[in-house]
Amino acid sequence: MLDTSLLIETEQLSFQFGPTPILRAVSLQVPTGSIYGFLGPNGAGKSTTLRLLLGLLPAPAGSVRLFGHDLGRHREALLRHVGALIESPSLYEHLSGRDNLEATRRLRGLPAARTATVLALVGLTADAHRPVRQYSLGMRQRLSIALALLPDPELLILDEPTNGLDPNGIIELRELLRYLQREHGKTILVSSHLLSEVERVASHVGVIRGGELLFQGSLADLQLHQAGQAHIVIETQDAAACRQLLPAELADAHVTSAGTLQLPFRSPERVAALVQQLVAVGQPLYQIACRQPSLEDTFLHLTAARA
Ligand SMILES: Nc1ncnc2c1ncn2[C@@H]1O[C@H](COP(=O)(O)OP(=O)(O)OP(=O)(O)O)[C@@H](O)[C@H]1O
Repeated sequence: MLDTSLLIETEQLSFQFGPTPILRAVSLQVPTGSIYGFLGPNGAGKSTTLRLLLGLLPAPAGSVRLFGHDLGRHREALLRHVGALIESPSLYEHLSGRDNLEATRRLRGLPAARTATVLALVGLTADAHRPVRQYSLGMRQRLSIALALLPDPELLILDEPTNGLDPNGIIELRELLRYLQREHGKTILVSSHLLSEVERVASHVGVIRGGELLFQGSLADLQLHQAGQAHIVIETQDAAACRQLLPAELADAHVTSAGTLQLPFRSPERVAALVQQLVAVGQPLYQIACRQPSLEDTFLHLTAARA
């Protein structure tokens, strides 16, 4: 069934380079209007997936739908609505930022006004006259995004756009993506190997490792997944003795050191009951804490799970 709320939808996308499987049945779902963070360690298959979405690799097994239509059948028409930054585009170093854009704009027969529009969008108007060789890496990235924005695409696909940027450049890029989504209604698929780079800007995330999609959902879903991993840590005198005295209550507890027990957090009521029971059997409680893994921990846990 056609789901128009999804701007990108792949079904069981598989791909191999020669005999080596690179992607295994990846079913990506990128909602219209989202910023989708596509996360995974180096070699996970992110670039390969993005290339397949752009028809840059031979037809894979499985299907790719963009804007609800099959990419294989309507490639040219669909890609007119997509702007992509897959590898750093070759910029003409001796030309100004504006002239770099003009060269591409003319080649593609786009309206003259687009150049000034995209320069303003990426915040390069004031530097438009300077030769690109004087640009910082962050400015080059923004110019590259301006090139991708020239045809006013509804979908932007950016492969690791923060690579090599300094913290300031990363913040600028994040703000640009947010602005493009909020004010211009773009859907943005952005890949990264660092959760921290996308978690503040993404509404949705997909986590890939070894060519398999391990998690996909809204950032809120990931946070929920994270909440499910909270645990409590109890510092006492003799952890093993506690387990023996309360075998049912501490059935899912691990003795992590002579005086430490760790168990999954279920509810505040359970914590309160446990405290009472430990005291009732005469065990001293030195400390009790609830530990919530960070989103980064959750991401690392996910991506390390099948190492
Ligand atoms: N042209 C190719 N021929 C053979 N294997 C390839 C080719 N391109 C990529 N691969 C392999 O495919 C796997 C996935 O690579 P891909 O570039 O998609 O990963 P990635 O998640 O984008 O990682 P990175 O962040 O390092 O680019 C890797 O094991 C890589 O070695």
